[in-house]
Amino acid sequence: MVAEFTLEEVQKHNTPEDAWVIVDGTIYDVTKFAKMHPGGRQTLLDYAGQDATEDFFALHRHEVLAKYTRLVKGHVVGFKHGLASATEEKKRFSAVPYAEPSHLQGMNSPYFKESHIALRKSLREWWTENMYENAMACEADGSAPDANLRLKAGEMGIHAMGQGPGEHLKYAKHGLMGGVVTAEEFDYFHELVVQEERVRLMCPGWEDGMDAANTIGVPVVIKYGPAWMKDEVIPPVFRGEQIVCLAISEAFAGSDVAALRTTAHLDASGQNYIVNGTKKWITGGMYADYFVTAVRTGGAGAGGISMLMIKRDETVQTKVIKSKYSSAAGTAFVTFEGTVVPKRNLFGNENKGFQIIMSNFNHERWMICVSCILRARMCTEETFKWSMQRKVFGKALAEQPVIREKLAQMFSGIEMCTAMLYEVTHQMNVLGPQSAEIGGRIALLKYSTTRMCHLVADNGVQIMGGRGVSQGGMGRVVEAFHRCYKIPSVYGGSEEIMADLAVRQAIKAYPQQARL
Ligand code: HEM
Repeated sequence: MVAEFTLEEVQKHNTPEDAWVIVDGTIYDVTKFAKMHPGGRQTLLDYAGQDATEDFFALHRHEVLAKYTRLVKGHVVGFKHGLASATEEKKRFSAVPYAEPSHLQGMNSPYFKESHIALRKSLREWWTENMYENAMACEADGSAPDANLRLKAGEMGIHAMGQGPGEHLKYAKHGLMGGVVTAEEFDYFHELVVQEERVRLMCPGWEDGMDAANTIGVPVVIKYGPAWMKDEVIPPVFRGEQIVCLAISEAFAGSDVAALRTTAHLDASGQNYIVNGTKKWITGGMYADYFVTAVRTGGAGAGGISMLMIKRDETVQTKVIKSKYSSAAGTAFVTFEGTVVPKRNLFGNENKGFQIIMSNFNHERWMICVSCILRARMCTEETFKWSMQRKVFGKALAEQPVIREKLAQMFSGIEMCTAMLYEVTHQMNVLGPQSAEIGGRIALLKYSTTRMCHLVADNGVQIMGGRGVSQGGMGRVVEAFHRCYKIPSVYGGSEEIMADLAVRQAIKAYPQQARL
């Protein structure tokens, strides 16, 4: 039973030797804590014996309260709390306008059925309960995500669902989120939900380190791997025991994939390839057991490229690349020195790897868009909340027309990209993700998404002010988004390449007879 005190009783604890403060109806004894208070001892003691709710929320995220439950003395008699605990709040669908897509805020959608919403609900609860603490800790210090959590995610079928619909879901032995959705009904909107809920903690480095490598590496195994490889590699990956990364870019070749230099030549027996070369910016490469690697087996250009499955051994070295986001991502520089790879590890035919790389890109780019739009939505929600609660010149920021215009740009940006994303996802359900017809549309989606993220991140920081550029505290989400939003505009095909690809495809499909 929690103790209850009247306001008059609290007011008596108003000295440095005996200081209580009220926040949202809960009474905190801050006598000992005051000297450790990051905002200063006197700042806190100035509120001894008083209700500090309004000023507290102007300066702290409400998560702070969850960390300091040890200071709780009791509650104010008859007070109705305005806030759920920070953890409970994270599990719920937000009622803040535009913080969720419209179908989660009472509007109709032709795309989402009950199973999509039930899946989202269970994933949101699961990630919050299991992953939040590890994500926050690793994101801050750059350490590897807890491998046990990857196993736990495996038990829920999360790694399998991250590969979208298909036969491979049979490898998820314990079902999908304990049976919330069946393999038969699982479609690309279910996968969209999985990819969105995966990145809601706004710990981009940790999120990539936890599962992004598999999400882009395993599709090649599913689509082009021989039967033995599927049976050997997919089950441990889906259980969360092993990681497959995608190793394409090099210091010598980024968007110009055809320029890559890593070589693979058959040895004298004709049974093994010998691989030599380097790969750069390989997501999750630090943790990978397998590298789905683009190699040069033939002459110059796109026609000389093959794809090989390379198992890590002592001839494969990985070194962490420090980038804008946390090293928890495990982004690696990879070196192959005389690595022996059995010929049966070849995907498809020799010198036909370029087509595999290109067809794999559709799904990867779509997935990048899903996570970017979701993060932009979170940045917008945070900025909107701040605009409503932060008072400057005697009124809330949102009362300033200039701020409202920036918010309008953010709302419309995320809604436009979401609408485009849903249209593309619907086409993926109908035509399949690899279909050439939607390649141009996915490229346009990626181009629009990363441009929109630029606008949202910029407006978010302008509105959050100093907090938008300080790590941790009130601006945590906006700062993390602003620090990392640029990365996806480079990987998976740069903005310029996306724009060019989309227009070239449109030109290709242009009817010869069309005239003004
Ligand atoms: C239960 C009571 C309180 C606790 C547990 C607490 C805890 C904290 C913590 C952990 C921080 C670090 C920044 C963050 O994580 O957000 C902080 C910062 C701060 N706190 Fe408190 N605080 C309390 C009450 C207050 C009150 C009543 C005030 C006065 C209005 C206050 C003023 C500040 C200020 C000015 C900062 C620095 C904010 C910044 O750098 O932007 N705190 N507090």
